Amino acid sequence: MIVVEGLTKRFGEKRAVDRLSFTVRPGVVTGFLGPNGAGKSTTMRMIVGLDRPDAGSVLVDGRPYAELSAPLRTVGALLDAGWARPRHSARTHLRWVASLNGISPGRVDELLRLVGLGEVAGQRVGTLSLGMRQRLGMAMALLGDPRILLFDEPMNGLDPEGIRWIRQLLRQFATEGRTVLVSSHLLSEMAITADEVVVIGAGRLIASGPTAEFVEHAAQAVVVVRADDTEHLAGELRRAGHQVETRPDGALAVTGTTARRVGQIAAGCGEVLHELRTDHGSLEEAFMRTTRDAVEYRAADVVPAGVEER
Ligand SMILES: Nc1ncnc2c1ncn2[C@@H]1O[C@H](COP(=O)(O)OP(=O)(O)OP(=O)(O)O)[C@@H](O)[C@H]1O
Repeated sequence: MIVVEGLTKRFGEKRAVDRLSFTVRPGVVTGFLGPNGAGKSTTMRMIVGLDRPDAGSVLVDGRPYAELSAPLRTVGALLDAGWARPRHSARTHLRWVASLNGISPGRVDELLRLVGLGEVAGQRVGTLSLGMRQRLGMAMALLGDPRILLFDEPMNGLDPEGIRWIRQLLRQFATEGRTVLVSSHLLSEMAITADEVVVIGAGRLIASGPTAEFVEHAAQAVVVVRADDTEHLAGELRRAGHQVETRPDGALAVTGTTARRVGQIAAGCGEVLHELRTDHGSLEEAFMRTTRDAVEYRAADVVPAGVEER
């Protein structure tokens, strides 16, 4: 269990993390989500004692990180892939960290196989691809067989097979009863991996709880409908006071109502329906709606080449 309470971190004038409180439970995968610069990495660094909070506290399994008697055996973290000493081989690097922490060399070989680096274990870390370094970082985090795992963007640089592998690994850790906190910008991936989410923006908590509840509350449900004469049905729906959009594929998207009501209106005007379903919205949509006001770095709207902005 990780308990974050009133956590605050300033860099100069800037509050990177601002009175943040949340709990990460064991036995589930918790997605840590937020736009660029929201404070996710800073929070994770404070959880493992790499940054000092200006206020507030973090407890891992009931204690501050600094008071853990065997930190590597309690918390494993993959925070960024640039830490390893580039001239050492993956195996030498892991053995070095293992020996400092009283962990057997046998565990290193076991982990190299688990993360799929058995073949390249003798290669210098500096020559490994980003994806391979992520796998090495994963092995580092797992060295002490910890009950609490933190992964900052673990899917970075991984190919589709690697992403699937991470997803299965995270699930396995949660099933084993470990506490798993994982940050990622891959929201479609998080939608299928994270049982719970902690969403932050501009250093502050926006939402926390089961992913499905977050999506249900924050994303807008849309009724999607197709009919023989879509234009006719659209007119009738608008006349009944509903907001209707025509999607590029010709279906109508109706907001602020239920499929039942849309079906009634269609029946009332004699329209034959080909499709009628409720689209409950996605994690991406829920994320966009809730973090809209907390986006620090926003890209300009894309203007197609040759079109001048007025
Ligand atoms: N060492 C530092 N010195 C000054 N400012 C920092 C430092 N580390 C982070 N920040 C600032 O704190 C804010 C939070 O950064 P952080 O890296 O924690 O965000 P993040 O949510 O992990 O972002 P991303 O998704 O882009 O990785 C940002 O505005 C960042 O510029």
